[in-house]
Amino acid sequence: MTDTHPAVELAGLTKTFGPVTAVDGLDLRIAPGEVVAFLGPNGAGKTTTVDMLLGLARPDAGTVRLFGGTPADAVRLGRVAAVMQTGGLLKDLTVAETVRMTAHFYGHTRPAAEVLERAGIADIADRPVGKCSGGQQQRLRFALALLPDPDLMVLDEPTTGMDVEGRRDFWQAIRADARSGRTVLFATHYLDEADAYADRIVLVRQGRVVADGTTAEIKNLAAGRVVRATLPGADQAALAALPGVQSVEVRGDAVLVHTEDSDAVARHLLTRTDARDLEITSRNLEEAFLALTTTAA
Ligand SMILES: Nc1ncnc2c1ncn2[C@@H]1O[C@H](COP(=O)(O)OP(=O)(O)OP(=O)(O)O)[C@@H](O)[C@H]1O
Repeated sequence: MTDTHPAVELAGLTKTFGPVTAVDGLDLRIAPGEVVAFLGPNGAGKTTTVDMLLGLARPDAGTVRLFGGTPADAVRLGRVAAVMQTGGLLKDLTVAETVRMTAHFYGHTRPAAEVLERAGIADIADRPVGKCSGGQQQRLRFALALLPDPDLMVLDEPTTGMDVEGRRDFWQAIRADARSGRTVLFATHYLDEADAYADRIVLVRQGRVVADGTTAEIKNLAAGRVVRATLPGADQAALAALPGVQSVEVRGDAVLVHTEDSDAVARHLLTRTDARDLEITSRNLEEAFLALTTTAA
């Protein structure tokens, strides 16, 4: 089916739980075929957003559109499927039996052998689920989600609790499958997963999108340097006006200047102010993530 609609369109999405605003006017558009990481710290609102996107929770305000229709339509038509963190597997069935049994619930599915192959678990088809590792069980959940051949696959922190090897194998299966053109949205708080497996990273904090770009663009946010100096009473406005300066932070007597031109900042501090103890460090992706997702951002 050709689509003129975005795969996902969230507009002004809002959800509160008592005094907590879990999702706060969130807007997001995902084109068909994109592999998008929804990245944020604990409590950022990722799961609440995913629940609304799948029609499992009702927004207090705003709208969810999947391929131009409601989440309920998309689920009914088998256009969206999800892999959640836990639940739903019977330990005594084998991997293949689980797939065949689940296929009965759908009217029409891809063949069991094909989804096992795509999920990278064809070789353990006869293994009882209870004997499978956490990573293998997640790949089984992925296989089940592939049965209706969905256009959009949604994964909510699917590798929580897995070891490094399990995570790698799991993502290899997802990534290989995504090459067939499926749209993938995955929530994670692992920066390295977002970096390695997504084309685009949407950073969320306190229920809002705080950065959105290709992984290269998000990495560029981290490309600058931090110039740190001891300078009581620093003139923040003067520093902020220097070329290349992204932000200026004051911590006690110290001033931290995030900049693309550390030479200009260093020159200014040393020639025009009483700054001392000057330090220049590179920002890495981890720092950019923290800068964008902590309240100081
Ligand atoms: N059913 C609920 N009742 C009350 N508060 C809730 C409920 N669900 C979520 N919250 C709160 O809403 C906020 C967002 O939670 P959410 O689970 O969506 O975040 P998250 O980004 O998925 O976090 P994590 O990475 O820890 O799973 C948190 O402050 C959480 O405590």
